[in-house]
Amino acid sequence: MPYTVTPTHIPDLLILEPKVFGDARGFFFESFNQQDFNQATGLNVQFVQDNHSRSAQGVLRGLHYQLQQPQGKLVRVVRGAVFDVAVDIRQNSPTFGQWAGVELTEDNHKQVWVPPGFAHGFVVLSDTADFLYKTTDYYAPQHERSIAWNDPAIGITWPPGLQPKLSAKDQSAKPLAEAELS
Ligand SMILES: Cc1cn([C@H]2C[C@H](O)[C@@H](COP(=O)(O)OP(=O)(O)O[C@H]3O[C@@H](C)C(=O)[C@@H](O)[C@H]3O)O2)c(=O)[nH]c1=O
Repeated sequence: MPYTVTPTHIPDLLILEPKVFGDARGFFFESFNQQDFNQATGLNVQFVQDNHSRSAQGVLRGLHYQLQQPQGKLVRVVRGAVFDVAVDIRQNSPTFGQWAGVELTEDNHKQVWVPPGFAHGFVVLSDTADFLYKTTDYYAPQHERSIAWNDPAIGITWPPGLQPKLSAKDQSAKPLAEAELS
């Protein structure tokens, strides 16, 4: 199986590690293979958009979700390192309000499957980070919402001493208790 899948404590939120072939030239790996992804996850999703963002150290993007057209995301880092976080905001979920975080780096090649219905964000740990992700639905700015990264009710353990650089939108994000969820 070309992907090793590690479940998190939140059902459906998965960490995937592709098989990496290293040799004297460097490395090669299949960063996405639909058939292997389906087999490894038991899912049958179609990705419709690929995104690439670059951010400086301390930039925190999130926690984002779309009210309608919720996006499943397959996320990874190709340059630098980030701490990536997903929060279960599926209203009927037994793990509603819980979060999980994983460090994604250019060297560990880890990917996270963030299912639709989660809020997602990350903070950049390295000088710069290039963050790539596939989404199962299209960007819909009218449905986009942001939850506050530091909502104490969620209680994410961000890297110590973090003073994040946020977009204006993320600075005015609401806590989960005040967020529109449907
Ligand atoms: C996300 C996105 C943004 N944009 C545009 C809108 C805006 O002018 C510019 C920057 O957008 P944002 O500030 O929303 O970008 P950003 O803060 O990077 O938003 C992203 O954050 C991470 C954590 C996610 O999980 C993503 O789903 C997405 O919400 O890019 C698109 O055209 N398509 C897209 O899919």
